[in-house]
Amino acid sequence: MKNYTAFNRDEWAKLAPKNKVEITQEELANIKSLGDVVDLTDVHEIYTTLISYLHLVYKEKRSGQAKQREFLHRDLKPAPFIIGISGSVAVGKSTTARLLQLLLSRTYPELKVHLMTTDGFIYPNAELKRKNLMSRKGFPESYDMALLTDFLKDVLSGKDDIVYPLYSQELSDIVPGKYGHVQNPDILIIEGINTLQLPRGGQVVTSDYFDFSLYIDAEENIIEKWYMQRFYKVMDMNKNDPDNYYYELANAPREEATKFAEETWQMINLVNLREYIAPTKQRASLILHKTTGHLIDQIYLRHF
Ligand SMILES: Nc1ncnc2c1ncn2[C@@H]1O[C@H](COP(=O)(O)OP(=O)(O)O)[C@@H](O)[C@H]1O
Ligand SMILES: CC(C)(COP(=O)(O)O)[C@@H](O)C(=O)NCCC(=O)O
Repeated sequence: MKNYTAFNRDEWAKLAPKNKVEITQEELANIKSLGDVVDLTDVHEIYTTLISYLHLVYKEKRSGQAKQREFLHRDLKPAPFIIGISGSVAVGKSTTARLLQLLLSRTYPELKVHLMTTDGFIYPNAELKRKNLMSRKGFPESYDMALLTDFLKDVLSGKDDIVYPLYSQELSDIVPGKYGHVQNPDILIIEGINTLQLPRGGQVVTSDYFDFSLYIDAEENIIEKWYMQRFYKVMDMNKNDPDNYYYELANAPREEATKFAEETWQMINLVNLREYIAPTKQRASLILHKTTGHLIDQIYLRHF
């Protein structure tokens, strides 16, 4: 990894600006995914430096856009700054994304920061069944990548209200008739396992549109534990809802659910991680490496 500069926690924390953003443990409790507590020390030792660096890159882009407008004598609308977040299923992408959104909006209140996930671009289950792709959910072919790249082009072209489909982990499907809206943000954070993937069949690469990208990394066996813990939590939360995807499993003997989740991890998410997600790591602008307890122990910043 010659093109990355490595930092341990202390080295990275030392780069933080003097005036640190204030945030309470309650606010942190609101952004966690499912009852886990995000450590406040991570905010001080990791995220303060990270958002300060992101703001620097953001300002550079804005200044470049202003110079381009001046040179071209064209009043072009400044395109949003796009941050892509990638990494395995259950590595903590959405938790990190929510934390970044909160901290960026708090530190730079003049910035409108929108957060979304690429899960909404997975084909609905009915379509996956038609295509015989139900056991390939999350793999490149299960996403409508053309729709995703068209969506990103719309975002960058400055359209006022752009809709996108929403996915529910509890339904394990696209939510029918429900959409998210992107309305001229300054910064768009987009997280998903496929954000740094290369296209199949000559489509545009989504990361061509990113101004900055993050890959969240951890050892496979640790991610598997996070996956299992989240699985049990989502299942238990839905054990009284007969319409829910997890209902039958939640009310079956525990070993059945465990077997199902372990198989899903081994046969789907781990295979996907090895074949399609981990190979994109070296394309990220920054790699956050986590260890047990979601503790970030290494940061790698790409310098070429
Ligand atoms: N920094 C963190 N501290 C504690 N728990 C976390 C942290 N990041 C993620 N988690 C937990 O790990 C699991 C996976 O995280 P999530 O953000 O849902 O992953 P992803 O979006 O990558 O699938 C969830 O149960 C989440 O609450
Ligand atoms: C929708 C996903 C591909 C994306 O996962 P995420 O990274 O958002 O956790 C994943 O949650 C998924 O459904 N994987 C398929 C196998 C499974 O049910 O875990």
